[in-house]
Amino acid sequence: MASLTVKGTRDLLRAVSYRGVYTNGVFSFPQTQQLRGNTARRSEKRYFSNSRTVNSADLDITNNEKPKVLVTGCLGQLGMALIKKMREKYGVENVIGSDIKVPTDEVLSDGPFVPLNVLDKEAIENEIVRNKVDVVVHLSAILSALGEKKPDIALRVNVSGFQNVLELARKYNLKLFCPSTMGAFGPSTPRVNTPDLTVMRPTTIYGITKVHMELMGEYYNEKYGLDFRSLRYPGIISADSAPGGGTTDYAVDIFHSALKSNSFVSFLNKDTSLPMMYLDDCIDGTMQFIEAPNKSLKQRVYNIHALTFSPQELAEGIQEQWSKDFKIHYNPDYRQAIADTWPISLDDSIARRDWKFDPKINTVASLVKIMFEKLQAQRIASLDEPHRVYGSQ
Ligand SMILES: NC(=O)C1=CN([C@@H]2O[C@H](COP(=O)(O)OP(=O)(O)OC[C@H]3O[C@@H](n4cnc5c(N)ncnc54)[C@H](O)[C@@H]3O)[C@@H](O)[C@H]2O)C=CC1
Ligand SMILES: CC(=O)[C@H](N)C(=O)O
Repeated sequence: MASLTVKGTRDLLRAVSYRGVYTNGVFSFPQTQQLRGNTARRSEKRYFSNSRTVNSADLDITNNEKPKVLVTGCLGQLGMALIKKMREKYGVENVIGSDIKVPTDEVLSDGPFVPLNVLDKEAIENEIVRNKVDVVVHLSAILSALGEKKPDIALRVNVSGFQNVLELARKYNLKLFCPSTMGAFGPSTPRVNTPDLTVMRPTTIYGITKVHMELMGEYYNEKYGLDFRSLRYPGIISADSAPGGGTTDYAVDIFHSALKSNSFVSFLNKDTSLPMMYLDDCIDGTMQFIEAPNKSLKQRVYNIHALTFSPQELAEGIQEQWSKDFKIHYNPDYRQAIADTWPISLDDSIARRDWKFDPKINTVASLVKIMFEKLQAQRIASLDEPHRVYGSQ
């Protein structure tokens, strides 16, 4: 391996073309520099001859020392928290973050990062082979609101990007986790206490791509024995990372707005009740699920749920704990039509039974309390900070 000390974004971009791994200020890359075409195929052989035999179905993460994990879309709302938690548990060097976005210097100094566009299958394959990856956590996606604005990109990233990862997980017999969403349900689904198995006819491009993802994962599990796992998340509320283009984003934005101006304009109507979850519960549940022994799982896709509230109920919680003068106004936009097709609550009793899912933040009061504690401690930067990308998609 050769190495290059990376001092700033220019160096990083130069290093990107070498497809190396960045860690602790040094970008390491193979002498051959470009593992494309035939070289990738040779690497595939090396993967099997030099490394331990990996069989995703037998990979017991709980007892297995340290799995090698590749996380796509790691710079998003969930990825930032998930790689932190995984690195604490599996070791910094064993969790490789990747994204199409350019990371901050702080992210780069936290652990290995490789720039990856999930539409570039060869590049993903090279990283899997070179890093001897055991588990892929595929978070790259275009969420519901952005998806309705850019359906062509949502289709490419959520369908073609997922297909690339799925096919590589099959080829190298990896464990694959990819989140689904309550947005995989649609207007003809029973909306209260929506069960795991029910009508799934979503009317957003995001929902359609997620149903595709779930069914393809189940198909690969059935046909090839791939250890595919997925959770249908509700809206995720976080203090330390910003959401990226979803319909539930209001429930994060409202806290920042309360701190800044003691008021908020909601893009959803006051009585639009949706399932939600605090980020830490989502991350803990996800780790628990990824680590659960195969024999405990009765299905590959599970609902998870923590609490339901409407914008009005959340605003009342903020008035009670933050400021009785907090003002909320309602100015619903195109996202209202998306929210109107989604469930009000999810039945996650099977997740609780099979792998003991047990979220801790279950009330608006406890959510509001923890959000303000965190936000005040962290003085989180603006939600609107623009991100640069490495290429087009
Ligand atoms: N945050 C939430 O409330 C929920 C999230 N989910 C799912 O969880 C997963 C992660 O979601 P978030 O972190 O919230 O999303 P996000 O939008 O915050 O992050 C997605 C990441 O994917 C990256 N990305 C986009 N196009 C890419 C490409 N071509 N190649 C590589 N990376 C690309 C983005 O740069 C971004 O960092 C997604 O699959 C999403 O559908 C599901 C339900 C709720
Ligand atoms: C529920 C989700 O999948 C996401 N937060 C979105 O609003 O798109």
